[in-house]
Amino acid sequence: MNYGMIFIETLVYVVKEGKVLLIRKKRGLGAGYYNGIGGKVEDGENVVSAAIRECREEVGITPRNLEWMGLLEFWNYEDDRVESVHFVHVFLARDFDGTPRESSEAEPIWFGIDEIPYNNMWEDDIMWLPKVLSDKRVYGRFEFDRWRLIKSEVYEVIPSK
Ligand SMILES: Nc1[nH]c(=O)nc2c1ncn2[C@H]1C[C@H](O)[C@@H](COP(=O)(O)OP(=O)(O)OP(=O)(O)O)O1
Repeated sequence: MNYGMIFIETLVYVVKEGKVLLIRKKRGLGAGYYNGIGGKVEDGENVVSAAIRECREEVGITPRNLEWMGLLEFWNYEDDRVESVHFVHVFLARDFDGTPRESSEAEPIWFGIDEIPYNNMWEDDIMWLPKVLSDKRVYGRFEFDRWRLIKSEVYEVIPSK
């Protein structure tokens, strides 16, 4: 396994007035799915600045006070070989500046917390996103075979005193 297969990524869920802002991704991995806002951390960036940059690029908003809500690992296999590994830092934002707008990458849509379209999202989301949206921190590890979910583990992270 070499460095080229390992990606550090971000996902931001903006929650306001009982609704969550999702994007319908227009291109790349997961195109057509609804997801949080995010992408890859670039060289010279830290995870929080990458999360903020992705919100600006994808939907034109700047989140305030990102709360770190957990870490997800996505291991994708092809014929028993690791194709890529994604370490994804998940954040909640309860406020933001700007007005969500569509971009070439994403269409922003607000959903009621009880109306999240899990059937049109990554298969793992239903296993951890409800916990995050009820303010629990999570660690999850998921294995995929050609991006079809084959194994999952999800834990709630209890803060140490
Ligand atoms: N199984 C999964 N469940 C989930 O909820 N989000 C996933 C996921 N697998 C990947 N993602 C998210 C994490 C991250 O925010 C995003 C990465 O997508 P991309 O590789 O398209 O990143 P970028 O938008 O940075 O693409 P580039 O513009 O090519 O850099 O997809």
